[in-house]
Amino acid sequence: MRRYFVGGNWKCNNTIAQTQSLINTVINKLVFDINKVEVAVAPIFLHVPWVQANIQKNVQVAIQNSSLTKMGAYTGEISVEQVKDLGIPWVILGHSERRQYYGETNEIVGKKTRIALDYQLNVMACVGEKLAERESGQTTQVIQAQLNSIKKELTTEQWAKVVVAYEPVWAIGTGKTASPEQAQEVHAFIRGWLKSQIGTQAEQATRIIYGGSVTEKNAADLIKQPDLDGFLVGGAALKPAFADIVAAAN
Ligand SMILES: O=C(COP(=O)(O)O)NO
Repeated sequence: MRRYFVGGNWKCNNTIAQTQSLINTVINKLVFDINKVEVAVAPIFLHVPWVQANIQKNVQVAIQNSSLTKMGAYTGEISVEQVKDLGIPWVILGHSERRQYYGETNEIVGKKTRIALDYQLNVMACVGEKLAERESGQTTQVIQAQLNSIKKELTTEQWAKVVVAYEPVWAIGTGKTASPEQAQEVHAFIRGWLKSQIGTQAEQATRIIYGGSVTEKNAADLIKQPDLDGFLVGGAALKPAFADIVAAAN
């Protein structure tokens, strides 16, 4: 039985006071069984040390993306050694906003995923199609290409530290959540891809989580889907509603 996984992607939100309030009034009040569900939240880089020092120990800290370069003359970047040095266990990679606004290609996402795993980080690897790709029937081809770019870089064993996040771009921040059936269809495709491309162990053990306008109102129906193992939550992760979403997976 796969343990559920609920991630909170705080994106580029919050002043330090808002982060402190969110941690103190929502995150540190979460009660869940760590044997049933794993929870990680991803503040902006600047807030990570404060969050690490003040968050309840049942909730893990993730970073959002970053270039994960080596240390050195890379002005403005953050290196994977520095992430490791702070003991941060998770990184979100391949998010559609990085692909859309910062030109992150499938190949870049694949290479970043390998770098993160080579340094024993755990990776939430995001995949998902745009509305036009869905409407033209290209959803599975798009997802397959995104997954293949990661496969190219990883050993079979490294998949044990990967959570796949299916985030249809048309559902992110729009309020247009995929229906449970739509989500299950793509999750089942990803599960089948894991079986045929990586192997039975990855098929059975890899968590495939859904992201895209998850709220306290739709989480319970989504989590009932057999190949849906949790969520990667954006807007609702910044609100008390996050507690209800975690509860749906607990
Ligand atoms: O981008 C998202 C989802 O964002 P929303 O929940 O706001 O749609 N997760 O990484």
